[in-house]
Amino acid sequence: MELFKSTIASITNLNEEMMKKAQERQDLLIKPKGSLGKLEEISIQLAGIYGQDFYDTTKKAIIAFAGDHGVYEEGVAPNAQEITKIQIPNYVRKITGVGALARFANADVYGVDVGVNCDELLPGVINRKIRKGTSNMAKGPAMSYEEAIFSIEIGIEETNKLIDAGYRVIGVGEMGIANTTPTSAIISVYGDYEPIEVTGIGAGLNSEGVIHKANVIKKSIELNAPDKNDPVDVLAKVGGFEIGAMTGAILACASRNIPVVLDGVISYASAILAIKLNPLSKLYMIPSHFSAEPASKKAFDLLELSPMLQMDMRLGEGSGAALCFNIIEAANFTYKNMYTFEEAGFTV
Ligand SMILES: Cc1cc2ncn([C@H]3O[C@H](COP(=O)(O)O)[C@@H](O)[C@H]3O)c2cc1C
Ligand SMILES: O=C(O)c1cccnc1
Repeated sequence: MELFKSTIASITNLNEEMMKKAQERQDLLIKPKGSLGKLEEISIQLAGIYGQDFYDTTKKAIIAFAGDHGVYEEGVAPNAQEITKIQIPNYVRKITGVGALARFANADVYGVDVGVNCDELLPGVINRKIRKGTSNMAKGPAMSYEEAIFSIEIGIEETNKLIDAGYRVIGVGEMGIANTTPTSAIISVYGDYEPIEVTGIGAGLNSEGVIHKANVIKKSIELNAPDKNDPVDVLAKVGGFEIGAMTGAILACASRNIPVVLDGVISYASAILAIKLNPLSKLYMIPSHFSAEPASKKAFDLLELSPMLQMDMRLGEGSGAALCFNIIEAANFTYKNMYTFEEAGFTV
């Protein structure tokens, strides 16, 4: 509880002076002002985050949290639950979507077990298991209030370790069969959306399956009555351990002046919770891509952020965040390496 509170309390505004400096430099570079669009915006945001007008973005990592879901037993996901435990070690081996994209971007991948339904230790994966999956939210709360706080604190601790190890850009990822169900529930609660409006195929449901999934979400929200004025209550009642841990990772980055790159729809749910816990955390977020899940539009309406890419991706894992690492580095590289009008000898 202490770490949770102190992390939330230590998030500050961005450094306005450095942002002004970065904006001034952008305006001197040989281009029409503003013509590099989001590349310029990112370079200025980074200056505000790091509190430096020149900074290094080369040391990058994805931190991916894995957990299982009791609501899986309701038939809301089309794949075997065992895929969670099989796939998370594969992230670290860099043979999955996020793994390959992280290799491509020269980034590292860390996997953290916060609640996978297995007894064995998973190779290469950090073991911070809370328990072997959440409870079925269609029958009661997914987890206790204390477990919800604990999941956030694990995210904070594991992310702080990466920041201590020198990572300067962190992307969040996840693995958890059925986790688009609690994701849609959280987005439904915060936007007062009908579950059917924010429920999609996840990892491959058919259209009947989507209707059933939305009904399960509706039932879970009605049964648990999460209090949207208390994000921890929402996480506890209709969330997931990896969703909480990603919320913690976002808060840790914000509290330590590190940019945090969002991924797909599951990370949007974590981002909503982080913003509800401290609105300043949003200033540290870099949204990567617009997930193909129908909840995306609604989630971005709530977040009031606009992602860089629309790639029709719906993988999760941290894949979109890893893909955007290159863009973030390009933002920094152009900002650093373009000449000013004066340096280029413009006379007109
Ligand atoms: C082989 C495989 C690899 C994945 N990697 C990410 N997910 C994605 O799908 C899951 C969410 O979708 P749903 O709610 O429909 O289960 C999460 O684990 C997410 O990371 C995967 C899913 C599968 C099947
Ligand atoms: O948007 C995502 O990240 C996503 C969508 C469906 C399934 N898994 C992840």
